[in-house]
Amino acid sequence: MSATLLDQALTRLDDAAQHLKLDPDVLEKLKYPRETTKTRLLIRMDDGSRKSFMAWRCRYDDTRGPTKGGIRFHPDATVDEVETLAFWMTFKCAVMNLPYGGGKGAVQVDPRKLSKAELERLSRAYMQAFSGIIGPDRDIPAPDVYTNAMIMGWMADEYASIVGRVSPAVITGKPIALGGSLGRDDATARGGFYLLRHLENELGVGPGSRVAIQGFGNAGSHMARLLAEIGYRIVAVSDSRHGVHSAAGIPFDRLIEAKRDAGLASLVGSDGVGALVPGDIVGVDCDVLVPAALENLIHADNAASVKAKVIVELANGPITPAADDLLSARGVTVLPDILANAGGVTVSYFEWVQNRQGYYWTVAEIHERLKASMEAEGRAILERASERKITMRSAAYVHALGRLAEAIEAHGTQQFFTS
Ligand SMILES: NC(=O)c1ccc[n+]([C@@H]2O[C@H](COP(=O)([O-])OP(=O)(O)OC[C@H]3O[C@@H](n4cnc5c(N)ncnc54)[C@H](O)[C@@H]3O)[C@@H](O)[C@H]2O)c1
Repeated sequence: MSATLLDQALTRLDDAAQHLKLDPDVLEKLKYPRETTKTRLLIRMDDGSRKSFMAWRCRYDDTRGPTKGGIRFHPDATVDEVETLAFWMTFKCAVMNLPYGGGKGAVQVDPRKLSKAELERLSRAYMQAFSGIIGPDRDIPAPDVYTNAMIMGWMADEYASIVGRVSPAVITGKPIALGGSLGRDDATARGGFYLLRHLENELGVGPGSRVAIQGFGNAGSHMARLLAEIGYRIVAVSDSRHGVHSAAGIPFDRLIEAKRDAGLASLVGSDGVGALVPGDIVGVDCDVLVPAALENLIHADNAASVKAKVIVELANGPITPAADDLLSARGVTVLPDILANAGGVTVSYFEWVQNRQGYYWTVAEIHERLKASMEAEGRAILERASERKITMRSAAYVHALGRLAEAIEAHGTQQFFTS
């Protein structure tokens, strides 16, 4: 039987554990999800029929605080994927020293096939089904693939009617008018952007460097904008349907217009833009590769084709452990997901704090706090990696595991109870 996604993810935990002196309790606690709830959401479709969709919510570990993690709407969502994403969230929150554990949710659905009213009913049904698990001090969802601010707003509204009071801190990534935070929309990309900029000297990249981006949704399109604004050249972009490339670079405005109107493929043929099979983005000639779509983009069979010297993982889990080894042997630096895309959860944390204090920060304050956190944690991880001669990914896991272990051990260790 082939290894599950969670088995693969847990190899990172084993790897990190070798670098720390841990009580056995720590691994016993972290190698299984604490609870995963599964249900079928039954909603009324516009044609009068009823249709059901499989849905999950996983709370992986809550030692460091309430669980936190997005909700994904995707036709290929599985329980294995949800539990793995929740495991990654546990480590991501610890990397950033946020007072949260890790969680994640999903509905197995292609939201592009639903009407707007069906999408609203499905989103509200999700909150009805999981409102006993979710809560501002228990489990706090956010957007992920194919979910957005409006969906978070519907879910917050449903939660408010279930508990009988307005409770904006139950969910983050909401519209600004409903208690969302300024700066949450581009926070995932912005966090990766601040990290990359901070480490440019060490990584040997900077304005003028060529960038290829897989996925042109929230994370990917904002990253393209931020990098293009300071002079990086966007030489290739793909989404689930199409890919485009141009050695001279494609202006961001043209990319975003094409994505919104006629699709990325409408750019092909003008100004030296060529078509690209979406999967071929891995081997595009570039300096920085930014996976910003789904898991397992780079695996043992295509890792050798990577030409980039730096990979910024805005997506969760885009590189398999086997590919990681091949890339590191070739000297490719990977800024790992649990650090590089942690800007999203960090600004989600700011949103939760603002909701609870009822006092809202300016966008400049949000950016400043995010930048400070990304730079401090990124620098600490880079130093740990060079001290121990390990990859940035291993260093990030060691960094997070140290914090998780401290919290787990604070309840007493085997040695404490037997001495
Ligand atoms: N939104 C956040 O705050 C956030 C935070 C941390 C991590 N992430 C991660 O970033 C990644 C993208 O999330 P998002 O929020 O930008 O989602 P999104 O729904 O806004 O965008 C997803 C994009 O991926 C593209 N895509 C899907 N399948 C593809 C394929 N096979 N090849 C190429 N492109 C494909 C879609 O066309 C779309 O452009 C996910 O891994 C998600 O877990 C998101």
